[in-house]
Amino acid sequence: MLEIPETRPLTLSDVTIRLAERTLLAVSATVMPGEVLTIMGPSGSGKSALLAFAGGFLDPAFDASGRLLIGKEDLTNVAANRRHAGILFQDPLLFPHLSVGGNILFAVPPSVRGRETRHALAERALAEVGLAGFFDRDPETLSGGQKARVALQRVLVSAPHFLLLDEPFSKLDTALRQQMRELVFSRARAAGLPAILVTHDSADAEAAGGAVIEIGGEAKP
Ligand SMILES: Nc1ncnc2c1ncn2[C@@H]1O[C@H](COP(=O)(O)OP(=O)(O)OP(=O)(O)O)[C@@H](O)[C@H]1O
Repeated sequence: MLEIPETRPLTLSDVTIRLAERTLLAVSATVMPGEVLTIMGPSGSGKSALLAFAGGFLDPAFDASGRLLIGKEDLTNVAANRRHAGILFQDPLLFPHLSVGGNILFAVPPSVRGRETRHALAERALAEVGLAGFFDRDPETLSGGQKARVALQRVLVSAPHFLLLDEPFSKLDTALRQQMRELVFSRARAAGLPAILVTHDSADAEAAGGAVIEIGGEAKP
């Protein structure tokens, strides 16, 4: 198993996001380690903006207030690259100029020392998701499901403190979608990572098993 050191709750405290004077959303929630908070709502309601706020890369066109905490640590004004957020988008966004293994190695923290140790960690990460032997492959030669698994492992080897999932299953077909949901949520649970999931699909929310916030609506237990 990969070493994931942090297991602290993630808190959105009175987070309000506005665009051109209009309030898009206002959210307060605490996500416990291993839990998934699902955010649903119509297109344009600000779901991706909320994840961008949490990741520290909200476009300056938006006006945000409120706080983001991991445990007691206030991340609100911490730079994106120091938040230890693990982010998955719709697209796996693998680096095309690196091999599959190179994509994983890229994310292994510098604190993991030694070429062989780093290499072994990347090999193990691939094997964990059924991709043993894929290290030297060009990412372009992988299927959509294989790319999605590489993207997940690239996030997990980076030892994130929390996960931000922006419709990560929406480009997969039904069977793969089911598999990836199980994989992502079980890995998040095993690692004790709090996660925020944005989706349009209520089956994703059901599989996530945690609280659901409908933007503009009430939180459901
Ligand atoms: N950089 C930007 N500058 C100005 N407006 C933006 C910018 N990015 C997004 N918007 C607008 O902000 C609103 C919220 O966008 P956001 O992408 O967060 O919505 P969403 O709920 O994630 O939508 P979808 O479900 O379609 O992905 C939308 O009206 C969008 O057009």
